[in-house]
Amino acid sequence: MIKKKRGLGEGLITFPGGKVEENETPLECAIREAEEEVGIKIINPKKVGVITFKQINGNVQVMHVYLATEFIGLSKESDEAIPIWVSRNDLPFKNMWIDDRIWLPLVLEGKYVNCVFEFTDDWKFMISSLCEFT
Ligand SMILES: COc1nc(N)nc2c1ncn2[C@H]1C[C@H](O)[C@@H](COP(=O)(O)OP(=O)(O)OP(=O)(O)O)O1
Repeated sequence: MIKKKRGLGEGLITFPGGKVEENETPLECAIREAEEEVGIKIINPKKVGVITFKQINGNVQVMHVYLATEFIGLSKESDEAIPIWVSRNDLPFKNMWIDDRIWLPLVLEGKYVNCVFEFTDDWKFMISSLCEFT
């Protein structure tokens, strides 16, 4: 995981990630962001879900979630993130995005998740959640 140093979610413990660039697939983006933010090359990331975030103002963002269990390199701090190792049995949910406590345990159980979370415009409160998984 990472402690995010700037931007949306600054100070939260979250995962390497970011916006898909032009002519880039979500998979390529996941690989690039892990390298940029913590300096590791993830191997064979597997898609484990799609999460839609909606805000009251109508803004909609889709997050593609990938899980990698192997990587090359040593994780290191960047301008954007401090890498941290956590135990999957003791996840720091209090310092994570609130939606993580709904979908992350499912992903760690091996499920594919498809969720929709609605937030206030300032991202401070989650108003509704709907999660399907297989
Ligand atoms: C709103 O709730 C969120 N929940 C969760 N679990 N994760 C979120 C939420 N909002 C954003 N994220 C994730 C998605 C990405 O992995 C990161 C980064 O998001 P974002 O693209 O907004 O942040 P930037 O650091 O500005 O991205 P760039 O690297 O493209 O600049 O957080």
